Amino acid sequence: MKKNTFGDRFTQHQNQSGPICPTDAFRTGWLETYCEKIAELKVFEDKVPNHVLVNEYEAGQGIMPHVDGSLYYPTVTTISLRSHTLLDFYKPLQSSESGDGTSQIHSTSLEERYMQSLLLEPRSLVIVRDDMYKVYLHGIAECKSDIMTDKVANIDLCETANIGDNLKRTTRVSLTIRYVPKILKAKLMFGKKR
Ligand SMILES: O=C(O)CCC(=O)C(=O)O
Ligand SMILES: [Fe+2]
Repeated sequence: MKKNTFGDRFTQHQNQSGPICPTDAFRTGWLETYCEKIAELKVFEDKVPNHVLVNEYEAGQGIMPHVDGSLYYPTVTTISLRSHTLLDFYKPLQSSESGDGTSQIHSTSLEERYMQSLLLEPRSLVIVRDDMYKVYLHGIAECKSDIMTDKVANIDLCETANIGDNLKRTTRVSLTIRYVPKILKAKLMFGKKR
């Protein structure tokens, strides 16, 4: 999977292995337009997003379940382009206090921690916020097709799929668009790993 980050009004490039999103999209203001459209939804209160992560996935590629970390405003918006994908959500590992005051992490398999998925259709925008963003893990399985089940929480809202369909993945480009408070942006620019 290729990653590219655009911050500071999209001029700062990180983790680059060559731009995977035509820089013209940035020069011509295409991306800025979409950031402004997202800002109009007031998902970042009165803020306009200032940070874009571009990921490109070949069919069969995914991303391990993870949380994005506290560097970002607790809302993330993602535009999916070209292919659909399934974004899977998982419960975090549970821990409990033992008698001696130490905490114990209960190991459970990812399969047991799986909750539900969202179908991200091509040209769609998804907004993930609050606990779904801060508490639960998200990931994309490494597979080339996805069978639609009742675990796909938004299936009734999707125009391109019904339960029982087997959707073949092709190359997908995702634009993860967020607002990063200024004070935290400096940390990102110095290459702090997320
Ligand atoms: O590509 C996506 O939709 C998710 C990407 C993601 O979770 C990340 O880069 O942290
Ligand atoms: Fe993520």
